[in-house]
Amino acid sequence: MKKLLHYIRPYRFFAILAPVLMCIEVMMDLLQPTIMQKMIDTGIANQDNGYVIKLGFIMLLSAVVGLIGGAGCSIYAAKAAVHVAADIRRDVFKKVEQFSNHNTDSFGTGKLITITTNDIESLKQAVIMTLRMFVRGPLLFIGSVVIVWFTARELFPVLLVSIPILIACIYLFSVKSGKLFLNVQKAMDQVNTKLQEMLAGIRVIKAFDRNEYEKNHFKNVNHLLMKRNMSAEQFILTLMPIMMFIVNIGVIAGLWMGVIKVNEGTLQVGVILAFINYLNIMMNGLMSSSQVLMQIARSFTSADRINQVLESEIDITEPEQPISVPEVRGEVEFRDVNFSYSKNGNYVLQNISFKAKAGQTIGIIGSTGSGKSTLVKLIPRLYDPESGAILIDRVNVKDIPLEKLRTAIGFVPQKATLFSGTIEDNLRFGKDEATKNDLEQAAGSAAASEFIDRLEDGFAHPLLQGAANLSGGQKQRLAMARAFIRNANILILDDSTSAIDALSEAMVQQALKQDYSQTTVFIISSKISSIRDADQIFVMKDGQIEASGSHEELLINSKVYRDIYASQSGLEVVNG
Ligand SMILES: Nc1ncnc2c1ncn2[C@@H]1O[C@H](COP(=O)(O)OP(=O)(O)OP(=O)(O)O)[C@@H](O)[C@H]1O
Repeated sequence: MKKLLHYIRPYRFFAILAPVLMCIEVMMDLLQPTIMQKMIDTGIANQDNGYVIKLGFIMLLSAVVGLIGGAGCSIYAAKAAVHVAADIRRDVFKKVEQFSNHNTDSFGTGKLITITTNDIESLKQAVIMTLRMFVRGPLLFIGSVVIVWFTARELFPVLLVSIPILIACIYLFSVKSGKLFLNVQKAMDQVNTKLQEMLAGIRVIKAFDRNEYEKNHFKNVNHLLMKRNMSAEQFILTLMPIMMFIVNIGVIAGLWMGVIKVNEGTLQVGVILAFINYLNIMMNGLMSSSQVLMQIARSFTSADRINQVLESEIDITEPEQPISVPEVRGEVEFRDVNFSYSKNGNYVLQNISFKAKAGQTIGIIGSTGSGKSTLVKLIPRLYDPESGAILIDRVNVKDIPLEKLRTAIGFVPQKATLFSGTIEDNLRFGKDEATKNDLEQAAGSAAASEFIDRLEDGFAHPLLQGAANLSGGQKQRLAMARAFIRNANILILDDSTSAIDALSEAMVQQALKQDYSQTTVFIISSKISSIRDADQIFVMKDGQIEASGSHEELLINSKVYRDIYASQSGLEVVNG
Protein backbone atom coordinates (compact mmCIF):
# COMPACT_ATOMS: atom_id res chain seq x y z
CA MET A 1 0.00 0.00 0.00
CA LYS A 2 2.86 2.34 0.91
CA LYS A 3 4.23 1.93 -2.58
CA LEU A 4 1.01 3.28 -4.05
CA LEU A 5 0.82 6.30 -1.76
CA HIS A 6 2.62 8.56 -4.23
CA TYR A 7 -0.42 8.37 -6.49
CA ILE A 8 -2.26 10.65 -4.06
CA ARG A 9 0.44 13.34 -4.21
CA PRO A 10 -0.94 15.24 -7.24
CA TYR A 11 -4.34 15.38 -5.52
CA ARG A 12 -3.09 16.28 -2.05
CA PHE A 13 -5.15 19.48 -1.99
CA PHE A 14 -8.38 17.42 -2.25
CA ALA A 15 -6.94 14.81 0.10
CA ILE A 16 -6.32 17.46 2.80
CA LEU A 17 -9.49 19.46 2.22
CA ALA A 18 -11.78 16.42 2.53
CA PRO A 19 -10.77 15.49 6.12
CA VAL A 20 -10.77 19.17 7.16
CA LEU A 21 -14.38 19.48 5.99
CA MET A 22 -15.16 16.21 7.77
CA CYS A 23 -13.82 17.71 11.05
CA ILE A 24 -16.46 20.44 10.71
CA GLU A 25 -19.21 17.84 10.30
CA VAL A 26 -17.97 15.85 13.29
CA MET A 27 -17.83 18.94 15.53
CA MET A 28 -21.39 19.76 14.63
CA ASP A 29 -22.49 16.16 15.30
CA LEU A 30 -20.82 16.25 18.71
CA LEU A 31 -22.51 19.53 19.61
CA GLN A 32 -26.04 18.22 19.16
CA PRO A 33 -26.44 16.03 22.33
CA THR A 34 -24.96 18.76 24.56
CA ILE A 35 -27.36 21.36 23.11
CA MET A 36 -30.19 18.87 23.62
CA GLN A 37 -29.13 18.26 27.23
CA LYS A 38 -29.14 22.02 27.91
CA MET A 39 -32.55 22.29 26.24
CA ILE A 40 -33.99 19.62 28.60
CA ASP A 41 -32.20 20.42 31.85
CA THR A 42 -32.31 24.23 31.59
CA GLY A 43 -34.93 25.25 29.03
CA ILE A 44 -37.69 22.63 29.53
CA ALA A 45 -37.02 22.15 33.28
CA ASN A 46 -37.39 25.95 33.82
CA GLN A 47 -40.17 26.25 31.19
CA ASP A 48 -38.07 28.88 29.41
CA ASN A 49 -39.54 28.80 25.89
CA GLY A 50 -37.28 31.55 24.58
CA TYR A 51 -34.21 29.54 25.62
CA VAL A 52 -35.61 26.37 24.02
CA ILE A 53 -36.30 28.16 20.71
CA LYS A 54 -32.84 29.77 20.74
CA LEU A 55 -31.18 26.38 21.27
CA GLY A 56 -33.45 24.90 18.56
CA PHE A 57 -32.08 27.45 16.07
CA ILE A 58 -28.51 26.72 17.15
CA MET A 59 -29.20 22.99 16.61
CA LEU A 60 -30.58 23.70 13.14
CA LEU A 61 -27.64 25.92 12.25
CA SER A 62 -25.12 23.33 13.42
CA ALA A 63 -26.97 20.67 11.38
CA VAL A 64 -26.70 22.88 8.23
CA VAL A 65 -22.99 23.58 8.83
CA GLY A 66 -22.46 19.83 9.43
CA LEU A 67 -24.27 19.08 6.16
CA ILE A 68 -22.03 21.47 4.20
CA GLY A 69 -18.93 19.95 5.81
CA GLY A 70 -20.07 16.36 5.11
CA ALA A 71 -21.12 17.04 1.50
CA GLY A 72 -17.90 18.96 0.76
CA CYS A 73 -15.84 16.15 2.25
CA SER A 74 -17.60 13.55 0.07
CA ILE A 75 -17.11 15.61 -3.09
CA TYR A 76 -13.38 16.15 -2.56
CA ALA A 77 -12.75 12.60 -1.30
CA ALA A 78 -14.40 11.22 -4.45
CA LYS A 79 -12.39 13.62 -6.64
CA ALA A 80 -9.09 12.45 -5.15
CA ALA A 81 -10.01 8.75 -5.18
CA VAL A 82 -11.33 8.69 -8.76
CA HIS A 83 -8.19 10.44 -10.05
CA VAL A 84 -5.91 8.11 -8.09
CA ALA A 85 -7.75 5.06 -9.50
CA ALA A 86 -7.54 6.43 -13.07
CA ASP A 87 -3.79 7.07 -12.71
CA ILE A 88 -3.13 3.59 -11.33
CA ARG A 89 -5.23 2.04 -14.11
CA ARG A 90 -3.23 4.02 -16.69
CA ASP A 91 0.08 2.78 -15.23
CA VAL A 92 -1.10 -0.82 -14.96
CA PHE A 93 -2.18 -0.71 -18.60
CA LYS A 94 1.17 0.84 -19.61
CA LYS A 95 3.03 -1.86 -17.73
CA VAL A 96 0.95 -4.69 -19.19
CA GLU A 97 1.67 -3.28 -22.64
CA GLN A 98 5.39 -3.69 -21.94
CA PHE A 99 4.91 -7.25 -20.68
CA SER A 100 6.77 -10.02 -22.44
CA ASN A 101 4.81 -13.13 -23.36
CA HIS A 102 6.33 -14.77 -20.29
CA ASN A 103 4.99 -12.04 -18.02
CA THR A 104 1.51 -12.31 -19.55
CA ASP A 105 1.56 -16.11 -19.33
CA SER A 106 2.53 -15.97 -15.65
CA PHE A 107 -0.41 -13.72 -14.69
CA GLY A 108 -3.05 -15.02 -17.05
CA THR A 109 -5.48 -12.60 -18.69
CA GLY A 110 -8.28 -13.30 -16.17
CA LYS A 111 -6.17 -12.09 -13.26
CA LEU A 112 -4.98 -9.06 -15.20
CA ILE A 113 -8.59 -8.09 -15.89
CA THR A 114 -9.54 -8.52 -12.21
CA ILE A 115 -6.59 -6.35 -11.22
CA THR A 116 -7.43 -3.55 -13.64
CA THR A 117 -11.10 -3.57 -12.68
CA ASN A 118 -11.91 -5.01 -9.23
CA ASP A 119 -8.67 -4.39 -7.42
CA ILE A 120 -8.34 -0.80 -8.55
CA GLU A 121 -12.01 -0.25 -7.71
CA SER A 122 -11.44 -1.66 -4.22
CA LEU A 123 -8.48 0.67 -3.77
CA LYS A 124 -10.62 3.60 -4.90
CA GLN A 125 -13.21 2.72 -2.26
CA ALA A 126 -10.46 2.52 0.35
CA VAL A 127 -9.24 6.02 -0.58
CA ILE A 128 -12.77 7.46 -0.46
CA MET A 129 -13.49 5.82 2.88
CA THR A 130 -10.15 6.78 4.34
CA LEU A 131 -10.58 10.42 3.39
CA ARG A 132 -14.15 10.51 4.66
CA MET A 133 -14.10 8.19 7.64
CA PHE A 134 -10.54 8.04 8.85
CA VAL A 135 -11.01 11.39 10.56
CA ARG A 136 -14.70 11.00 11.28
CA GLY A 137 -14.50 7.69 13.16
CA PRO A 138 -11.71 8.49 15.62
CA LEU A 139 -12.92 12.10 16.10
CA LEU A 140 -16.48 11.02 16.91
CA PHE A 141 -15.13 8.37 19.24
CA ILE A 142 -12.56 10.55 21.05
CA GLY A 143 -14.93 13.54 21.11
CA SER A 144 -17.72 11.47 22.72
CA VAL A 145 -15.37 9.98 25.33
CA VAL A 146 -13.99 13.42 26.26
CA ILE A 147 -17.46 14.99 26.47
CA VAL A 148 -18.79 12.10 28.63
CA TRP A 149 -15.73 12.52 30.90
CA PHE A 150 -16.55 16.20 31.42
CA THR A 151 -20.35 16.10 31.44
CA ALA A 152 -21.37 12.63 32.69
CA ARG A 153 -18.36 11.35 34.64
CA GLU A 154 -20.70 9.37 36.93
CA LEU A 155 -21.53 7.10 33.98
CA PHE A 156 -17.96 6.82 32.69
CA PRO A 157 -17.38 3.28 34.13
CA VAL A 158 -19.84 2.01 31.49
CA LEU A 159 -17.42 3.22 28.80
CA LEU A 160 -14.44 1.66 30.58
CA VAL A 161 -16.03 -1.76 30.18
CA SER A 162 -17.69 -1.44 26.77
CA ILE A 163 -14.90 0.31 24.81
CA PRO A 164 -12.24 -2.45 25.15
CA ILE A 165 -14.82 -5.08 24.11
CA LEU A 166 -15.87 -3.02 21.07
CA ILE A 167 -12.25 -2.42 20.03
CA ALA A 168 -11.36 -6.12 20.40
CA CYS A 169 -14.33 -7.07 18.16
CA ILE A 170 -13.28 -4.58 15.50
CA TYR A 171 -9.70 -5.80 15.52
CA LEU A 172 -10.67 -9.46 15.13
CA PHE A 173 -13.14 -8.69 12.36
CA SER A 174 -10.65 -6.54 10.44
CA VAL A 175 -7.95 -9.22 10.47
CA LYS A 176 -10.29 -12.03 9.44
CA SER A 177 -12.05 -10.01 6.74
CA GLY A 178 -8.72 -9.34 4.96
CA LYS A 179 -8.20 -13.08 4.54
CA LEU A 180 -11.78 -13.68 3.44
CA PHE A 181 -11.61 -11.00 0.76
CA LEU A 182 -8.35 -12.39 -0.58
CA ASN A 183 -10.25 -15.61 -1.26
CA VAL A 184 -13.01 -13.62 -2.95
CA GLN A 185 -10.46 -11.99 -5.29
CA LYS A 186 -9.02 -15.38 -6.20
CA ALA A 187 -12.47 -16.72 -7.06
CA MET A 188 -13.13 -13.57 -9.07
CA ASP A 189 -9.97 -14.29 -11.12
CA GLN A 190 -11.36 -17.71 -11.96
CA VAL A 191 -14.73 -16.27 -13.03
CA ASN A 192 -13.05 -13.66 -15.23
CA THR A 193 -10.73 -16.21 -16.81
CA LYS A 194 -13.62 -18.56 -17.55
CA LEU A 195 -15.81 -15.77 -18.88
CA GLN A 196 -13.09 -14.50 -21.14
CA GLU A 197 -12.35 -17.98 -22.44
CA MET A 198 -16.04 -18.63 -23.08
CA LEU A 199 -16.55 -15.38 -24.96
CA ALA A 200 -13.47 -15.93 -27.08
CA GLY A 201 -14.49 -19.49 -27.88
CA ILE A 202 -18.25 -19.08 -28.12
CA ARG A 203 -18.35 -20.38 -31.71
CA VAL A 204 -16.37 -23.50 -30.84
CA ILE A 205 -18.63 -24.12 -27.86
CA LYS A 206 -21.69 -23.94 -30.09
CA ALA A 207 -20.14 -26.00 -32.87
CA PHE A 208 -19.28 -28.78 -30.42
CA ASP A 209 -22.59 -28.39 -28.64
CA ARG A 210 -20.73 -27.92 -25.36
CA ASN A 211 -23.10 -25.26 -24.00
CA GLU A 212 -24.24 -27.50 -21.16
CA TYR A 213 -20.68 -28.47 -20.21
CA GLU A 214 -19.50 -24.85 -20.27
CA LYS A 215 -22.60 -23.74 -18.37
CA ASN A 216 -21.79 -26.24 -15.63
CA HIS A 217 -18.17 -25.21 -15.56
CA PHE A 218 -19.14 -21.55 -15.24
CA LYS A 219 -21.74 -22.49 -12.63
CA ASN A 220 -18.99 -24.08 -10.55
CA VAL A 221 -16.66 -21.08 -10.58
CA ASN A 222 -19.58 -18.70 -10.12
CA HIS A 223 -20.82 -20.79 -7.20
CA LEU A 224 -17.38 -20.68 -5.61
CA LEU A 225 -17.33 -16.90 -5.98
CA MET A 226 -20.82 -16.69 -4.54
CA LYS A 227 -19.91 -18.87 -1.56
CA ARG A 228 -16.78 -16.92 -0.78
CA ASN A 229 -18.57 -13.61 -1.23
CA MET A 230 -21.35 -14.82 1.00
CA SER A 231 -18.96 -15.86 3.79
CA ALA A 232 -17.07 -12.57 3.58
CA GLU A 233 -20.16 -10.34 3.43
CA GLN A 234 -22.05 -12.27 6.12
CA PHE A 235 -19.03 -12.19 8.37
CA ILE A 236 -18.65 -8.44 7.98
CA LEU A 237 -22.36 -7.76 8.39
CA THR A 238 -22.49 -9.60 11.72
CA LEU A 239 -20.16 -6.99 13.20
CA MET A 240 -22.88 -4.33 13.28
CA PRO A 241 -25.43 -6.35 15.33
CA ILE A 242 -22.66 -7.49 17.71
CA MET A 243 -21.61 -3.90 18.27
CA MET A 244 -25.23 -2.81 18.64
CA PHE A 245 -25.72 -5.52 21.25
CA ILE A 246 -22.70 -4.31 23.26
CA VAL A 247 -23.89 -0.70 23.02
CA ASN A 248 -27.42 -1.68 24.10
CA ILE A 249 -25.99 -3.44 27.14
CA GLY A 250 -24.07 -0.21 27.79
CA VAL A 251 -27.30 1.80 27.43
CA ILE A 252 -29.06 -0.48 29.95
CA ALA A 253 -26.12 -0.19 32.34
CA GLY A 254 -26.04 3.61 31.83
CA LEU A 255 -29.80 3.89 32.48
CA TRP A 256 -29.59 1.71 35.56
CA MET A 257 -26.68 3.69 37.03
CA GLY A 258 -28.24 6.99 35.89
CA VAL A 259 -31.66 6.30 37.47
CA ILE A 260 -29.96 5.49 40.81
CA LYS A 261 -28.00 8.78 40.62
CA VAL A 262 -31.12 10.79 39.60
CA ASN A 263 -32.96 9.28 42.60
CA GLU A 264 -30.03 10.28 44.79
CA GLY A 265 -30.31 13.79 43.30
CA THR A 266 -26.72 13.80 41.99
CA LEU A 267 -27.57 13.64 38.26
CA GLN A 268 -30.02 15.36 35.89
CA VAL A 269 -32.23 13.41 33.43
CA GLY A 270 -30.81 15.32 30.41
CA VAL A 271 -27.34 14.01 31.24
CA ILE A 272 -28.57 10.40 30.93
CA LEU A 273 -30.16 11.17 27.54
CA ALA A 274 -26.99 12.93 26.36
CA PHE A 275 -24.90 9.96 27.62
CA ILE A 276 -27.01 7.50 25.58
CA ASN A 277 -26.62 9.74 22.54
CA TYR A 278 -22.87 9.93 23.02
CA LEU A 279 -22.73 6.16 23.45
CA ASN A 280 -24.42 5.79 20.04
CA ILE A 281 -22.15 8.40 18.48
CA MET A 282 -19.15 6.61 19.94
CA MET A 283 -20.35 3.34 18.43
CA ASN A 284 -20.84 5.10 15.08
CA GLY A 285 -17.31 6.41 15.36
CA LEU A 286 -15.96 2.95 16.05
CA MET A 287 -18.07 1.42 13.27
CA SER A 288 -16.80 4.02 10.80
CA SER A 289 -13.24 3.29 11.89
CA SER A 290 -13.82 -0.43 11.58
CA GLN A 291 -15.33 -0.05 8.09
CA VAL A 292 -12.29 1.95 7.04
CA LEU A 293 -9.97 -0.64 8.59
CA MET A 294 -11.79 -3.48 6.85
CA GLN A 295 -11.81 -1.68 3.52
CA ILE A 296 -8.12 -0.95 3.98
CA ALA A 297 -7.46 -4.60 4.91
CA ARG A 298 -9.40 -5.60 1.81
CA SER A 299 -7.50 -3.16 -0.34
CA PHE A 300 -4.17 -4.43 1.05
CA THR A 301 -4.64 -7.57 -0.98
CA SER A 302 -5.72 -5.48 -3.97
CA ALA A 303 -2.75 -3.14 -3.54
CA ASP A 304 -0.50 -6.16 -3.33
CA ARG A 305 -1.85 -7.57 -6.59
CA ILE A 306 -1.59 -4.17 -8.30
CA ASN A 307 2.02 -3.91 -7.12
CA GLN A 308 2.72 -7.38 -8.48
CA VAL A 309 1.90 -5.98 -11.92
CA LEU A 310 3.60 -2.63 -11.50
CA GLU A 311 6.74 -4.18 -10.07
CA SER A 312 6.96 -7.30 -12.18
CA GLU A 313 10.31 -7.59 -13.75
CA ILE A 314 10.01 -7.54 -17.49
CA ASP A 315 12.29 -10.25 -18.79
CA ILE A 316 12.52 -8.86 -22.31
CA THR A 317 14.24 -5.53 -21.85
CA GLU A 318 15.98 -2.98 -23.98
CA PRO A 319 19.74 -3.59 -24.38
CA GLU A 320 21.90 -1.63 -21.94
CA GLN A 321 24.40 -0.83 -24.64
CA PRO A 322 22.46 -1.02 -27.88
CA ILE A 323 24.32 -1.68 -31.10
CA SER A 324 23.07 0.38 -33.97
CA VAL A 325 22.06 -1.58 -37.02
CA PRO A 326 21.40 1.11 -39.64
CA GLU A 327 19.76 -1.15 -42.22
CA VAL A 328 18.77 -4.72 -41.40
CA ARG A 329 19.76 -6.92 -44.33
CA GLY A 330 18.12 -10.02 -42.96
CA GLU A 331 20.80 -12.58 -42.18
CA VAL A 332 19.53 -14.70 -39.28
CA GLU A 333 21.69 -17.08 -37.29
CA PHE A 334 20.84 -19.36 -34.36
CA ARG A 335 23.85 -20.45 -32.31
CA ASP A 336 23.27 -23.46 -30.10
CA VAL A 337 19.93 -22.14 -28.84
CA ASN A 338 18.11 -23.86 -25.97
CA PHE A 339 14.73 -22.71 -24.75
CA SER A 340 12.18 -23.68 -22.12
CA TYR A 341 8.86 -21.97 -21.31
CA SER A 342 9.32 -22.44 -17.57
CA LYS A 343 12.40 -22.18 -15.41
CA ASN A 344 12.59 -25.85 -14.50
CA GLY A 345 10.58 -27.16 -17.40
CA ASN A 346 11.57 -29.36 -20.30
CA TYR A 347 13.47 -27.85 -23.17
CA VAL A 348 11.13 -27.04 -26.03
CA LEU A 349 14.12 -26.19 -28.25
CA GLN A 350 17.47 -27.92 -27.95
CA ASN A 351 20.80 -27.09 -29.58
CA ILE A 352 19.29 -25.20 -32.49
CA SER A 353 21.97 -23.90 -34.82
CA PHE A 354 21.56 -22.68 -38.37
CA LYS A 355 22.29 -19.71 -40.58
CA ALA A 356 19.82 -18.13 -43.00
CA LYS A 357 21.53 -15.84 -45.49
CA ALA A 358 19.83 -12.53 -46.28
CA GLY A 359 17.17 -13.06 -48.91
CA GLN A 360 16.89 -16.82 -48.39
CA THR A 361 13.63 -18.62 -47.83
CA ILE A 362 13.59 -21.05 -44.94
CA GLY A 363 10.89 -23.67 -44.69
CA ILE A 364 10.13 -25.29 -41.34
CA ILE A 365 8.11 -28.46 -41.13
CA GLY A 366 7.63 -31.06 -38.43
CA SER A 367 5.21 -32.75 -36.11
CA THR A 368 2.76 -30.93 -33.89
CA GLY A 369 4.41 -29.49 -30.80
CA SER A 370 7.91 -29.99 -32.19
CA GLY A 371 8.82 -26.34 -31.50
CA LYS A 372 8.36 -24.68 -34.91
CA SER A 373 6.37 -21.66 -33.66
CA THR A 374 8.59 -21.33 -30.61
CA LEU A 375 11.66 -21.15 -32.82
CA VAL A 376 10.40 -18.21 -34.86
CA LYS A 377 9.04 -16.41 -31.78
CA LEU A 378 12.61 -16.08 -30.56
CA ILE A 379 13.62 -13.96 -33.58
CA PRO A 380 11.55 -10.82 -32.65
CA ARG A 381 12.32 -11.61 -28.96
CA LEU A 382 8.79 -12.56 -28.00
CA TYR A 383 10.79 -14.89 -25.73
CA ASP A 384 14.52 -15.00 -25.01
CA PRO A 385 16.49 -18.25 -25.20
CA GLU A 386 17.80 -19.85 -22.05
CA SER A 387 21.22 -20.27 -23.61
CA GLY A 388 22.81 -19.70 -26.97
CA ALA A 389 22.34 -16.67 -29.17
CA ILE A 390 20.25 -15.42 -32.05
CA LEU A 391 21.97 -13.01 -34.39
CA ILE A 392 20.62 -10.76 -37.07
CA ASP A 393 23.29 -9.45 -39.43
CA ARG A 394 25.80 -10.88 -36.92
CA VAL A 395 24.45 -8.76 -34.05
CA ASN A 396 22.87 -10.50 -31.08
CA VAL A 397 19.15 -9.64 -31.09
CA LYS A 398 19.51 -8.77 -27.39
CA ASP A 399 21.79 -5.87 -28.42
CA ILE A 400 19.40 -4.42 -30.99
CA PRO A 401 16.89 -1.82 -29.71
CA LEU A 402 13.52 -3.58 -29.48
CA GLU A 403 11.72 -1.15 -31.74
CA LYS A 404 14.40 -1.43 -34.41
CA LEU A 405 14.35 -5.23 -34.15
CA ARG A 406 10.60 -5.60 -34.35
CA THR A 407 10.08 -3.09 -37.15
CA ALA A 408 12.63 -5.07 -39.16
CA ILE A 409 10.38 -8.13 -38.94
CA GLY A 410 7.00 -8.81 -40.51
CA PHE A 411 5.29 -11.45 -38.39
CA VAL A 412 2.21 -13.44 -39.29
CA PRO A 413 1.26 -15.44 -36.19
CA GLN A 414 -0.38 -18.84 -36.31
CA LYS A 415 -3.63 -17.34 -35.07
CA ALA A 416 -4.66 -14.43 -37.27
CA THR A 417 -5.59 -11.87 -34.64
CA LEU A 418 -7.28 -8.78 -36.04
CA PHE A 419 -8.79 -5.83 -34.23
CA SER A 420 -12.11 -4.06 -34.41
CA GLY A 421 -11.89 -1.17 -36.89
CA THR A 422 -11.73 -1.07 -40.67
CA ILE A 423 -9.63 -3.33 -42.90
CA GLU A 424 -7.46 -0.28 -43.56
CA ASP A 425 -6.95 0.30 -39.81
CA ASN A 426 -5.81 -3.28 -39.47
CA LEU A 427 -3.36 -3.06 -42.33
CA ARG A 428 -1.99 0.23 -41.01
CA PHE A 429 -1.18 -1.67 -37.82
CA GLY A 430 1.77 -2.91 -39.87
CA LYS A 431 2.77 0.53 -41.13
CA ASP A 432 1.09 3.67 -39.85
CA GLU A 433 2.14 5.88 -42.74
CA ALA A 434 1.16 3.39 -45.48
CA THR A 435 -0.12 4.98 -48.70
CA LYS A 436 -3.16 3.78 -50.62
CA ASN A 437 -0.73 2.16 -53.02
CA ASP A 438 1.03 0.31 -50.15
CA LEU A 439 -2.34 -0.99 -48.94
CA GLU A 440 -3.31 -2.24 -52.37
CA GLN A 441 0.07 -3.82 -53.01
CA ALA A 442 0.16 -5.64 -49.66
CA ALA A 443 -3.41 -6.84 -50.12
CA GLY A 444 -2.53 -8.04 -53.62
CA SER A 445 0.51 -10.00 -52.42
CA ALA A 446 -1.56 -11.63 -49.69
CA ALA A 447 -4.27 -12.63 -52.18
CA ALA A 448 -6.69 -10.42 -50.25
CA SER A 449 -7.55 -7.90 -53.03
CA GLU A 450 -10.03 -10.24 -54.59
CA PHE A 451 -12.29 -10.34 -51.50
CA ILE A 452 -11.66 -6.71 -50.46
CA ASP A 453 -12.67 -5.50 -53.94
CA ARG A 454 -15.92 -7.38 -53.66
CA LEU A 455 -16.83 -5.54 -50.47
CA GLU A 456 -19.02 -2.48 -50.99
CA ASP A 457 -16.82 -0.29 -48.80
CA GLY A 458 -13.51 -1.98 -49.72
CA PHE A 459 -10.69 -1.07 -47.36
CA ALA A 460 -13.18 0.92 -45.24
CA HIS A 461 -15.11 -2.26 -44.47
CA PRO A 462 -15.56 -2.46 -40.69
CA LEU A 463 -14.41 -5.54 -38.81
CA LEU A 464 -16.19 -6.71 -35.69
CA GLN A 465 -14.30 -7.63 -32.53
CA GLY A 466 -11.92 -10.48 -33.38
CA ALA A 467 -12.89 -9.97 -37.08
CA ALA A 468 -15.89 -12.20 -36.42
CA ASN A 469 -17.45 -11.07 -39.73
CA LEU A 470 -14.62 -12.59 -41.80
CA SER A 471 -13.87 -16.16 -42.78
CA GLY A 472 -10.77 -17.92 -41.46
CA GLY A 473 -9.05 -17.62 -44.84
CA GLN A 474 -9.92 -13.92 -45.15
CA LYS A 475 -8.49 -13.28 -41.69
CA GLN A 476 -5.27 -15.06 -42.65
CA ARG A 477 -4.97 -13.01 -45.83
CA LEU A 478 -5.37 -9.75 -43.92
CA ALA A 479 -2.87 -10.91 -41.28
CA MET A 480 -0.39 -11.57 -44.10
CA ALA A 481 -1.13 -8.23 -45.78
CA ARG A 482 -0.53 -6.51 -42.43
CA ALA A 483 2.93 -8.10 -42.25
CA PHE A 484 3.74 -7.55 -45.96
CA ILE A 485 2.97 -3.84 -45.75
CA ARG A 486 5.93 -3.37 -43.41
CA ASN A 487 8.33 -4.14 -46.26
CA ALA A 488 10.54 -5.66 -43.61
CA ASN A 489 13.68 -7.55 -44.55
CA ILE A 490 12.68 -10.52 -42.41
CA LEU A 491 9.26 -12.08 -42.86
CA ILE A 492 7.88 -14.84 -40.65
CA LEU A 493 4.81 -16.75 -41.78
CA ASP A 494 3.69 -19.16 -39.07
CA ASP A 495 1.28 -21.57 -40.72
CA SER A 496 -0.35 -18.54 -42.27
CA THR A 497 -1.87 -20.25 -45.29
CA SER A 498 -3.55 -23.16 -43.51
CA ALA A 499 -7.04 -21.83 -44.27
CA ILE A 500 -6.26 -20.61 -47.79
CA ASP A 501 -7.13 -22.49 -50.97
CA ALA A 502 -4.35 -23.90 -53.13
CA LEU A 503 -4.81 -21.33 -55.91
CA SER A 504 -4.56 -18.37 -53.54
CA GLU A 505 -1.58 -19.94 -51.82
CA ALA A 506 0.17 -20.24 -55.15
CA MET A 507 -0.52 -16.53 -55.72
CA VAL A 508 1.04 -15.69 -52.34
CA GLN A 509 4.08 -17.83 -53.13
CA GLN A 510 4.46 -16.12 -56.48
CA ALA A 511 4.23 -12.68 -54.82
CA LEU A 512 6.82 -13.70 -52.25
CA LYS A 513 9.20 -14.73 -55.02
CA GLN A 514 8.63 -11.58 -57.07
CA ASP A 515 8.17 -8.79 -54.55
CA TYR A 516 10.13 -10.13 -51.59
CA SER A 517 13.15 -11.64 -53.27
CA GLN A 518 15.49 -9.60 -51.03
CA THR A 519 13.61 -10.63 -47.89
CA THR A 520 14.60 -13.48 -45.61
CA VAL A 521 11.39 -15.46 -45.31
CA PHE A 522 10.61 -18.11 -42.69
CA ILE A 523 7.65 -20.25 -43.66
CA ILE A 524 6.24 -22.70 -41.15
CA SER A 525 3.82 -25.08 -42.72
CA SER A 526 2.52 -28.57 -42.37
CA LYS A 527 2.17 -28.71 -46.17
CA ILE A 528 5.24 -29.62 -48.21
CA SER A 529 3.78 -27.69 -51.16
CA SER A 530 4.21 -24.46 -49.15
CA ILE A 531 7.90 -24.96 -48.50
CA ARG A 532 9.27 -27.19 -51.23
CA ASP A 533 10.91 -24.28 -53.09
CA ALA A 534 12.63 -22.95 -49.96
CA ASP A 535 16.42 -22.57 -50.05
CA GLN A 536 16.69 -24.54 -46.80
CA ILE A 537 14.08 -26.71 -45.14
CA PHE A 538 14.33 -27.67 -41.47
CA VAL A 539 12.57 -30.80 -40.33
CA MET A 540 11.81 -30.46 -36.64
CA LYS A 541 11.25 -33.23 -34.14
CA ASP A 542 11.04 -32.96 -30.36
CA GLY A 543 12.57 -29.50 -30.24
CA GLN A 544 15.49 -30.32 -32.49
CA ILE A 545 16.31 -29.83 -36.14
CA GLU A 546 16.24 -33.45 -37.15
CA ALA A 547 17.35 -32.78 -40.73
CA SER A 548 17.95 -29.84 -43.03
CA GLY A 549 18.53 -29.25 -46.72
CA SER A 550 16.65 -28.59 -49.91
CA HIS A 551 13.50 -30.52 -50.83
CA GLU A 552 15.47 -32.88 -53.03
CA GLU A 553 18.20 -33.43 -50.42
CA LEU A 554 15.69 -34.16 -47.70
CA LEU A 555 13.84 -36.65 -49.84
CA ILE A 556 17.09 -38.56 -49.91
CA ASN A 557 18.39 -37.90 -46.37
CA SER A 558 15.38 -37.63 -44.05
CA LYS A 559 12.99 -40.45 -43.35
CA VAL A 560 10.64 -38.11 -41.48
CA TYR A 561 10.50 -35.75 -44.49
CA ARG A 562 9.97 -38.63 -46.87
CA ASP A 563 7.10 -39.90 -44.73
CA ILE A 564 5.45 -36.48 -44.68
CA TYR A 565 5.91 -36.18 -48.42
CA ALA A 566 4.50 -39.62 -49.00
CA SER A 567 1.48 -38.96 -46.83
CA GLN A 568 0.74 -35.71 -48.69
CA SER A 569 1.41 -36.80 -52.23
CA GLY A 570 -0.18 -40.18 -51.86
CA LEU A 571 3.01 -41.72 -53.28
CA GLU A 572 5.14 -44.50 -51.95
CA VAL A 573 8.62 -43.07 -51.74
CA VAL A 574 11.39 -45.53 -52.16
CA ASN A 575 13.79 -45.49 -49.25
CA GLY A 576 17.18 -43.87 -49.96
N1 LIG B 1 3.15 -20.33 -23.89
C1 LIG B 1 3.55 -21.59 -23.65
N2 LIG B 1 3.78 -22.00 -22.39
C2 LIG B 1 4.20 -23.25 -22.13
N3 LIG B 1 4.40 -24.19 -23.08
C3 LIG B 1 4.17 -23.84 -24.36
C4 LIG B 1 3.74 -22.54 -24.72
N4 LIG B 1 3.60 -22.49 -26.06
C5 LIG B 1 3.94 -23.71 -26.53
N5 LIG B 1 4.29 -24.53 -25.51
C6 LIG B 1 4.77 -25.91 -25.63
O1 LIG B 1 5.97 -25.91 -26.39
C7 LIG B 1 6.01 -26.97 -27.29
C8 LIG B 1 6.28 -26.46 -28.70
O2 LIG B 1 5.18 -25.67 -29.09
P1 LIG B 1 5.13 -24.94 -30.49
O3 LIG B 1 3.93 -24.09 -30.54
O4 LIG B 1 6.42 -24.29 -30.76
O5 LIG B 1 4.98 -26.19 -31.45
P2 LIG B 1 4.70 -26.25 -33.01
O6 LIG B 1 5.72 -27.15 -33.60
O7 LIG B 1 4.61 -24.88 -33.59
O8 LIG B 1 3.31 -26.95 -33.03
P3 LIG B 1 2.09 -26.82 -34.08
O9 LIG B 1 2.55 -27.40 -35.38
O10 LIG B 1 1.03 -27.63 -33.47
O11 LIG B 1 1.77 -25.37 -34.18
C9 LIG B 1 4.71 -27.72 -27.14
O12 LIG B 1 4.97 -28.86 -26.35
C10 LIG B 1 3.81 -26.77 -26.41
O13 LIG B 1 2.97 -27.48 -25.54
